[in-house]
Amino acid sequence: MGTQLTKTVHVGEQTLAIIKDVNIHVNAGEFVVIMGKSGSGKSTLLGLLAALDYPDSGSVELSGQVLSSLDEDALAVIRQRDMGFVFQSFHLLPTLTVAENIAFPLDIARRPNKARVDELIDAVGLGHRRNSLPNQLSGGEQQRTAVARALVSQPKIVFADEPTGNLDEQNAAQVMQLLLDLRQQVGSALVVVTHDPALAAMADRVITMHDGRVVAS
Ligand SMILES: Nc1ncnc2c1ncn2[C@@H]1O[C@H](COP(=O)(O)OP(=O)(O)OP(=O)(O)O)[C@@H](O)[C@H]1O
Repeated sequence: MGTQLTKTVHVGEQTLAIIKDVNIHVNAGEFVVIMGKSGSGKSTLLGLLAALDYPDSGSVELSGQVLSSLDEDALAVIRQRDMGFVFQSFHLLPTLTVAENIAFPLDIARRPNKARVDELIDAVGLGHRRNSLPNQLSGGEQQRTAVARALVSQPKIVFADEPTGNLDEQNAAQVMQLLLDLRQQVGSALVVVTHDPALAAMADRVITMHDGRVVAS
């Protein structure tokens, strides 16, 4: 999905290459983990693949469509329709309830589907919390809400950046299992940046980054 990707940043007068000629292909339904030391470029690469950021050169494709040549409006539609996101710090909308947060991607796409939202609330075990606001939830409950939201529109691919990084071991295991189970039901591919070896052990493939390059796949 990413071909010959490079990304540079400017720090003072210096130009630093932080992604260097990375090629990465993710098959439909595949679960790929990206590992590597802090600062090796994992989050930057995820941002490029998820079209949250533009590469300096190279291209990103999703199902044959070249994303890196699209403008921001067109990308917003693709992110909404074909992608799901889970972040380390949950990123729920603070004024919306659990049910409203999960429904949000369908609502902005004008595709309300109450039955689908209810199904997911039950699947992540938050039936009793459906009308709670994010600040009334534990970290694990917030991340389970984020997992349901990421899968609600049955995306082609889900991107997760350290999804268990703010959770204790038990909550981390529960959130990850839900993410894996739900994406298997939907058939989405899953790309996860993590430092967690337990998670890497469950992946179809592990990509290791070092200093902006893929060093092992
Ligand atoms: N906007 C920016 N300006 C300057 N440097 C940046 C910028 N974004 C990223 N970097 C640098 O690029 C490198 C890669 O960053 P990135 O966040 O992708 O690494 P990472 O592997 O995800 O690290 P971590 O595991 O700590 O989250 C780091 O050295 C970082 O400091």
